[in-house]
Amino acid sequence: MVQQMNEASPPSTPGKLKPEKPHHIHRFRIHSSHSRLTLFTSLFLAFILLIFLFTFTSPPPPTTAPRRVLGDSWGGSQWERLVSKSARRNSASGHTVLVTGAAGFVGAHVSLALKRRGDGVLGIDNFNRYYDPNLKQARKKLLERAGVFVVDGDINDGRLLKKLFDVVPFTHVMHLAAQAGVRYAMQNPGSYVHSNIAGFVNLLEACKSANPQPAVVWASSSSVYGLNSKVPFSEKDRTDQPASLYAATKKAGEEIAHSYNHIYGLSITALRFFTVYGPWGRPDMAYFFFTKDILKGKVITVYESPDGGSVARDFTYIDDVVKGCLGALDTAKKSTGSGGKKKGSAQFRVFNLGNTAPVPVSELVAILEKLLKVKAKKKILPMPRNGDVKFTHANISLAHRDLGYIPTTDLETGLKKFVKWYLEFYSTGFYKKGSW
Ligand SMILES: O=C(O)[C@H]1O[C@H](OP(=O)(O)OP(=O)(O)OC[C@H]2O[C@@H](n3ccc(=O)[nH]c3=O)[C@H](O)[C@@H]2O)[C@H](O)[C@@H](O)[C@H]1O
Repeated sequence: MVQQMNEASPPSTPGKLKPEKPHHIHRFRIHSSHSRLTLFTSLFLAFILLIFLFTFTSPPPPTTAPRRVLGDSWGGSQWERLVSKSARRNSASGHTVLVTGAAGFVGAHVSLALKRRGDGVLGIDNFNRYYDPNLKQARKKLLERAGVFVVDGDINDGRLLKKLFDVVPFTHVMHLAAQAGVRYAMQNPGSYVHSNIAGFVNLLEACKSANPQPAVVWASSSSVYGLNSKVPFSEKDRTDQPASLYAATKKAGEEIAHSYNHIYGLSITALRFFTVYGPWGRPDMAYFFFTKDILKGKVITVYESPDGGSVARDFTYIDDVVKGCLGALDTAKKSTGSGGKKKGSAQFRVFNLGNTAPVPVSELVAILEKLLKVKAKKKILPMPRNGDVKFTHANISLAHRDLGYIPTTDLETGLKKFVKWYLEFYSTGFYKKGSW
């Protein structure tokens, strides 16, 4: 999958090295013990050189593990100035928000929306290679232009988080950094544990120790409903039957969040996102790679349920989700603890953020064909047992009541905006020229 995401990178150019001619070997003679010693020394040095080159020039593996071992890319007075400036709010009533995963899809949109209305925003992102890092860099550029600085770092780096909380008294943390994707969990389970569990705990540790403690709003997932068949999915429904490791780590996150709320008085709100899509989206999601493959004339695989019925999703447009995120931040009550000690009970909430209008995947493909004016080459296959669920459908009455959440974008309208962005970003050379 990662290779597929990185198709934009230029291919390597093999064939430039000429093979050595075998007759060189026959001409080579060892005449003395001195020359034998020289030969062994040279071979040993060449071996060390090869190990050095291999260690420091091979690309990092497709994982969310921290990439830096030789030193930190953060710190220093200039860096602290950038951090403080980015986190400075422009309105007296605004929040001061740390957005994790700020160079990600939802993270970039939420950061821009907060900045636009005058909140102070600081981003953090580890720029991992799960999908095309150039897209993340492009989002970062967009944020920089809006005045949002994105720290290049991992939420597993406790020293970095402590430093950020020392420099800025964040009132809120919008935690969107995660290892996403339902099916990739079978290929790289460790990356889900690293980001969604270890990273989350590390972040909550930093939040509980911070003074003041921030209120935390974070991205859970519709996937926690797993095999739940009662529709629409309500926050009260059972979530103890995850169908993927991704879902299990998000569910674990909800339980972990509860324990930090209970022990330390952290105010925590989980938002269960339902298949969020839109401009600047994630290339690992079906609507995104269907668009790419349809345009290339490649066959797309459309899943149907094992009984031959359609698979459907409550596709939710990014602008609607952003409004839900801002609503959650604005209604979050303060944490009650300080110095790592709870002073009283704190707010703990869970909300669905869906569109509450599921659409079959076959319909998604039909809309894309219409917008792209290209007939898709489809292969219909039964849904593999790799973590997918047949159907998602959000009951959003709680989010409507408490956050004022009302989704307003239907799938066709949202995909139209996505396709417009996609064509501008990739087809017109916008992406290739790096003009972002
Ligand atoms: O709501 C969530 O919590 C999750 O939403 C998203 O997961 P999903 O809803 O599974 O989205 P996505 O992969 O786009 O597949 C969409 C549909 O296309 C079908 N699908 C998929 C691939 C394929 O080749 N063919 C196909 O038919 C497939 O069967 C499915 O019905 C996020 O990726 C995830 O990170 C998480 O946030």
